[in-house]
Amino acid sequence: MAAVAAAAGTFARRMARSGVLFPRSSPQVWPQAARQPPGLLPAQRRAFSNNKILVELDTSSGVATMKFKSPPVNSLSLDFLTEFCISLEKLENDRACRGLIITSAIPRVFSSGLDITEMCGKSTEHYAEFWRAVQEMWIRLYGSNLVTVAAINGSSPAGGCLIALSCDYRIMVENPKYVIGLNEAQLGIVAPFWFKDTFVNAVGHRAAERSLQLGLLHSVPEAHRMGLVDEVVPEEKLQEKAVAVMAQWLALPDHARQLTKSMMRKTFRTLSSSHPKTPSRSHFQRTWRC
Ligand SMILES: CC/C=C\C/C=C\C/C=C\CCC/C=C/C(=O)SCCNC(=O)CCNC(=O)[C@H](O)C(C)(C)COP(=O)(O)OP(=O)(O)OC[C@H]1O[C@@H](n2cnc3c(N)ncnc32)[C@H](O)[C@@H]1OP(=O)(O)O
Repeated sequence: MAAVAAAAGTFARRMARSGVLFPRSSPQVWPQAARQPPGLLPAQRRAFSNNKILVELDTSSGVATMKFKSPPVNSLSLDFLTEFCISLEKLENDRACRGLIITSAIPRVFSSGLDITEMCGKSTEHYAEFWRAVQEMWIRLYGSNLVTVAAINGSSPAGGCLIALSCDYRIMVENPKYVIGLNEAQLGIVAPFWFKDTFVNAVGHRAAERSLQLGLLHSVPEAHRMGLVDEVVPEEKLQEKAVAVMAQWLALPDHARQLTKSMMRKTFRTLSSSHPKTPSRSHFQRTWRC
């Protein structure tokens, strides 16, 4: 009981620190417009924003768009991760929302991965809190009941790639400067097993093994060839394509799709039930030499 209260206190402190703002007049449950036949209602949009993430929900289609807006590179800081989880939970609890498109409002970068400054020179408690937030982000997104589409409009190394991999479908902008992959080995660190499993689930064992051991960041055509991204489009077509893919996935009955997703994503249950050990301060110090 004490542990639950402590966890609730930690979450509340993180929320307060994150500066998350909810619209004052926002009802607990948004209208069920998503279940109306298309065309009967005019498009309705609702938005909520906080410091690092902007969310817009089109209640007529049931599709929300989450835009990362944390300059310079959308790194996954503790505040960012907290805002992400709160935003996702808010959408999941909203009966008007059935699908989520994740993209970036920062030019040329989808997300640069975990915020390296969170992993250096901090207290043991901070490392534990940060690592819990990383796991929570993945558990919530990988296990989400929503249809999730990553619209990847920039480079996406390491933790950024994990966010994309955790979605149901990945569309990336064709640009010779953009790269994506789990490059941890190049940084002298090891991608946690649930990063690895999520990667294997997308590209298969052999491609994942080679890519992980070499810590490769793949060009967009290479990522497409190996199945790391499902589709490649010009920048100006990204949103249109994401909406079209979403419509295809949302055409199915939710319960059948959700149960199928849950059946396919078994790793999710492994981590969420195994209470992994929080890395120690010395582990972080050894890893990052700080
Ligand atoms: C049970 C658990 C058990 C054990 C776990 C134990 C320990 C945990 C240990 C490890 C964790 C493993 C998993 C790790 C995952 C990660 O995500 S690690 C982060 C990896 N990220 C990267 O390697 C990306 C590095 N960045 C880039 O490649 C480029 O910045 C970019 C391609 C994203 C963008 O390029 P540019 O547009 O050219 O921008 P700049 O490079 O000039 O950068 C601008 C600015 O941003 C700062 N920055 C970049 N990335 C990060 C980051 N990840 N975190 C924080 N800050 C970042 C960069 O330093 C620049 O800052 P300034 O110099 O302008 O101050």
